[in-house]
Amino acid sequence: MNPSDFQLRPVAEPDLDALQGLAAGVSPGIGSLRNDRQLLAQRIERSLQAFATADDDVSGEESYLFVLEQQGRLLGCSGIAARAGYGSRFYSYRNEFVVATSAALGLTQRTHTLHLCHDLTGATLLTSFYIAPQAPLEAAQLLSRARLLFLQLHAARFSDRIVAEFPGLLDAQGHSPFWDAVGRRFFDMDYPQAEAVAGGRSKAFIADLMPQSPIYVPLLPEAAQRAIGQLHPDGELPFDILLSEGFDAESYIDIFDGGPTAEGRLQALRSVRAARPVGELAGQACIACTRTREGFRAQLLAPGAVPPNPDALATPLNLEALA
Ligand SMILES: NC(=[NH2+])NCCC[C@H](N)C(=O)O
Repeated sequence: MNPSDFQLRPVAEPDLDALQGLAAGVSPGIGSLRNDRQLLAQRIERSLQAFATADDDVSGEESYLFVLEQQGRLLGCSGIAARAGYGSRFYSYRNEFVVATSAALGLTQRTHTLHLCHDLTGATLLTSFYIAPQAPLEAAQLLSRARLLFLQLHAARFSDRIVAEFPGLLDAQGHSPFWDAVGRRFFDMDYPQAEAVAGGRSKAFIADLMPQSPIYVPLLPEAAQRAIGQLHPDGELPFDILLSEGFDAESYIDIFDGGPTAEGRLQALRSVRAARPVGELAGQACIACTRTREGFRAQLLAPGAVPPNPDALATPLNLEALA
């Protein structure tokens, strides 16, 4: 593998066929990339608009989509939504622990509860991560982390709070134990159907139909309890990349499938803290990107490689190697 073969850039109109090819590889109910040609064409359109919008004109509605290519072949994509739940609300369950004490019995009970909340509304959302299974790990790093450099370079357009939702555990039949115990009681539909209705976007029907009072976790069936905060195997790679950046996944879960939601502060992320002008990182493998917005490009540089663009911003590929 030649690291410089991998290039990340904003999605463009001619990518539609290849993008649909990628979306066909995504298991149903996983992630925010859907195999729907019309939706994908709209996403490309929205992304072109987002990259073209001047700093003074951003609203928070912008949704950016990047693609990773290897010598002209599309290998993956990843996205950023400037503000989660733009124009409406963004829903999550927040983990809270209620402590009850009985002096008479000498007992203290700590009970896990889930609270429907809008805490993450307005945060910047990392979306649509998908990479072909045969792609090397470094390519996945480039695909996920170049977004963080983009956020850093154009920070005024984004929130300082960065969030990503990950798919929850499904059983062998594709049923979500968490959905079956919670959402299904109120929506009266199967998990895949609910996903299709939600279309990966906030919908008022969530507020209309979900129960507003906290859920006491011990009252849920065992399988649903076990699924809380559990990751679907398809989410492992992108989840691990964000956790090593310093994202935290303790506080929030997905309201449908109970999957973990990761959150972090941009300035505290390791790639961001380690970012330098490319010249200062010449001795090590790194992820380097242009400072431009519309013509954004990012790539991997081998140790000692001559950066094609001396003005690039770079971050070490292997954060463990950081002094
Ligand atoms: N797996 C899912 N689609 N869950 C629904 C996510 C909803 C999202 N947090 C929102 O409020 O828009």
